[in-house]
Amino acid sequence: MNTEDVLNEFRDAGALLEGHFKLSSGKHSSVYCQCALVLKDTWRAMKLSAAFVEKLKATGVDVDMVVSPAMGGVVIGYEVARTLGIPGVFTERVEGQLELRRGFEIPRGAKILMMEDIITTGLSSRECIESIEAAGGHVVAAGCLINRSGGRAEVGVPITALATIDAPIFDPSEVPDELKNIPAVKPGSRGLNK
Ligand SMILES: O=P(O)(O)OC[C@H]1O[C@H](OP(=O)(O)OP(=O)(O)O)[C@H](O)[C@@H]1O
Ligand SMILES: O=C(O)c1cc(=O)[nH]c(=O)[nH]1
Ligand SMILES: [Mg+2]
Repeated sequence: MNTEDVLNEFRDAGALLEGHFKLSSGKHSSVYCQCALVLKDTWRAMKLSAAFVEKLKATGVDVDMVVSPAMGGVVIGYEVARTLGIPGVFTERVEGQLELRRGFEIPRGAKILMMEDIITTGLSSRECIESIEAAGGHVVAAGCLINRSGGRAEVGVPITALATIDAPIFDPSEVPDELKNIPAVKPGSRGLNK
């Protein structure tokens, strides 16, 4: 699948949103990729994961386990792990910090794929990688469905993205007037319980 094929799956699922969004990083954007709406269509989840795994395998990387940050990473992480035939677990926020819970364990030195739905600034990916390393895993690769940083986000390991796009983001103080006129919505869950 090329980038346009991936974006068409998002469009067909009504998941490529336009408006005024406050992102997880605190940045603002006029575009939001709502992965949950794509992945609710189980056939799309299978198709996108299969294409991702093909791309990941082409990099030659070998992984023992997939770890994803909740919420956005859970479904895609599970589906990618299922496609690879390896365990898939997730980290979740406890007082703001990503942690392994529910009895999930990472065997010491296991080679881990950190799997996200979206990478914008890479902040959540870096936090998840830190939590995996703290739990004894060795993160050898990062993956996502859409890297919307234009490929500029850095997470400390190579990133395999099914699609890479360059979707503009703005600091809160630099939001353009046409966006300011639209009330901002925050679809993601970071900070919801604070
Ligand atoms: O690269 P970044 O700048 O970190 O942005 C991308 C992150 O933002 C979203 O998660 P969010 O924190 O909104 O919560 P969610 O996964 O619960 O939707 C998305 O699922 C990624 O985890
Ligand atoms: O940066 C984010 O928070 C973000 C952007 C996006 O397009 N989709 C998403 O789920 N999160
Ligand atoms: Mg997330």
